[in-house]
Amino acid sequence: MSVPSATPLLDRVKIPADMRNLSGEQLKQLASELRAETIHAVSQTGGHLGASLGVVELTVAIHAVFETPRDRLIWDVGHQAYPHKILTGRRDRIRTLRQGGGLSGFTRRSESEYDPFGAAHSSTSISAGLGMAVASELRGDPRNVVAVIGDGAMSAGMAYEAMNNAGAERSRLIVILNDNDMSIAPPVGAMSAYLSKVVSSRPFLSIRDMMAKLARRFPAPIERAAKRADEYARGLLTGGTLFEELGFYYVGPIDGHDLDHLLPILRNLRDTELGEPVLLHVVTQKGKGYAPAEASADKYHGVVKFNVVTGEQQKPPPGPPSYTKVFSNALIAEAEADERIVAVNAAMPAGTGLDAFARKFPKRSFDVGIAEQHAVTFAAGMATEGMKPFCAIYSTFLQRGYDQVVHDVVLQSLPVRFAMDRAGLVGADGATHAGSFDIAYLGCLPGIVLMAAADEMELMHMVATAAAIDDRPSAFRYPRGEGLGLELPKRGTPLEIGKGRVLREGTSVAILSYGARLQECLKAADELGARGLSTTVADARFAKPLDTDLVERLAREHEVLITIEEGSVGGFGSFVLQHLALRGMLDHGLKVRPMCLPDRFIDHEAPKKQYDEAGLNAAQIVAMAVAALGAGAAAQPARA
Ligand SMILES: Cc1ncc(C[n+]2csc(CCOP(=O)(O)OP(=O)(O)O)c2C)c(N)n1
Ligand SMILES: CC(=O)[C@@H](O)[C@H](O)COP(=O)(O)O
Ligand SMILES: [Mg+2]
Repeated sequence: MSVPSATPLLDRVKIPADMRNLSGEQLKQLASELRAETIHAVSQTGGHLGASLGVVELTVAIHAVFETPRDRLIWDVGHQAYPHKILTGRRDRIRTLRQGGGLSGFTRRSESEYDPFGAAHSSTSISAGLGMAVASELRGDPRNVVAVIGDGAMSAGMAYEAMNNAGAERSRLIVILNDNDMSIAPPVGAMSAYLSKVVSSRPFLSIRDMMAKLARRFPAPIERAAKRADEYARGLLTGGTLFEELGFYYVGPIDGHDLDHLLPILRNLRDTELGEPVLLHVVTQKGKGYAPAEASADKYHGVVKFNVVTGEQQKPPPGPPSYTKVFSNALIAEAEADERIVAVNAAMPAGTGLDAFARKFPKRSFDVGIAEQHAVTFAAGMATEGMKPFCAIYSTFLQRGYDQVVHDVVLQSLPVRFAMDRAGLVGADGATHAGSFDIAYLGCLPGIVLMAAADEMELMHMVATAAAIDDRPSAFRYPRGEGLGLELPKRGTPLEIGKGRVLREGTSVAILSYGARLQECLKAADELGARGLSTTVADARFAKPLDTDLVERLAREHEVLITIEEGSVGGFGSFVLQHLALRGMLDHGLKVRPMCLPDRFIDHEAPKKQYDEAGLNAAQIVAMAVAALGAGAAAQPARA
């Protein structure tokens, strides 16, 4: 006898159209089943559970009321879109989430017609939604556009740029503010305080509805007056004034888990021509409906596989300290010795390791919210007053503050130190989070010092080096994950600026590594040596200023020079090639092979497999060297 399904209603919903004839009670049941399925799936895959649990009812309500995919639904960041994926034809693949060849952990255009916009970097949904709304009006094909944005994502400047424009465009756009009073950590900033005030006020749908009815029945002049009265009434009682002043019709705050409220309000918004964009403020709970998540400080924002019954995560046995931990400890050691050292992060205190710094130096640590542009220029401002700011922002998120790096920091030669964690490929978060471009996007800037740590000892020295650089900006990059397990001093030793180091001397092949591929280079050198191909291995340490003496020596003394980096085209290898070319050292037969990430995006996968795909592991270094040496070398037997 077959076991009855635990999700009988969800089993009937392949796509949202299948749920649009369900009753309110059935939709509540569907939400309950969807939550259970989300918990069960993520227990097997790991991922961003908390945010997804917070929007289960909202996801059901939006897809029940709006004609998705014709009506557009955009999820800001997209980390909360697992229920959305389950309801939109991807339930059968949800257990491939964030794995090689499987579903992305964020929304993605190429994955589904129900994902009209890719996300992962936050605060883009209102801009994209406005673009879609305006385009559909221009094409004479108006449709509903719904952008769901979190309170954390609402702390980024881009969200205000978009709302400011949307208010002016007066397009048909529905922004749903998913306010769970959480970012990754508890939220920071005045916007968070503002929303808390708003949420604590009395929801007053009845008063506002009465005003709206009054407004609709009066002739225009009076209607406008009534409308203004309505806006002020709402502003007084709920604080929606900020959004009203930006040109939005503010509705809320309402309970984002109550389908009895969500469904009629969304239907009203769908059916009412307000002549202005709408901001629906819903209050939700991150981790809702799963006790271990609700009880956790981070609401299970990002989890590994876990036991559904106990919530216990299946974390791997503790290995060597992570690069993040080493950075944090190194910065604390520097800050103990120099009170001018301050630390800035953008809503990523734990991810950057600055939570430990903040516990030690609460007055010298600044979490500015999801506001990388502001973080950079805020740090620049502090540098002008003699502070020594370390701006800890993942390589990929620093892209958000690039002009601030160029215009506010480097052009003024201000001594801001950039600690770029998650350099290179990052595994399950995939292409949106890879730290692929910082060597290229910073390496073209005059005067900045650029470093890449080959291991955790090097990282400590680079923190010390950056701390000592007071006359210009500096940046150092390091990968996601654990170090090698090296014995570490309490504090690093400043390096000689612009000088690399040679780890092995050879005569035929030179491998010049920049960053954490060094271990693969040493393995490759062993293999090449076993084939009778004497190999030098050097660690450049600096991409700027380049150790030109070292580069020229390697070029002079070897037949093949390989450079390797965990970065895109246009990075370290380019700087070496440019120098050698200008010195005429490419004119006499030197074979140079710059190994870097391929000129395409690399999808989510285990990091080792990502680097296999990128062609940057030991075997591929060996193959590159042998191919460059030509037929003679290839004849050598591989090591038994
Ligand atoms: C530009 C950018 N900076 C940082 C992050 C890292 N990040 C991912 S989710 C998140 C918190 C988002 O908070 P919120 O919008 O409130 O969503 P919730 O997780 O609460 O649902 C952060 C900071 C990011 N995705 N994009
Ligand atoms: C959704 C988001 O952008 C962050 O949660 C990110 O996934 C964190 O990455 P790490 O896990 O590398 O800290
Ligand atoms: Mg939030």
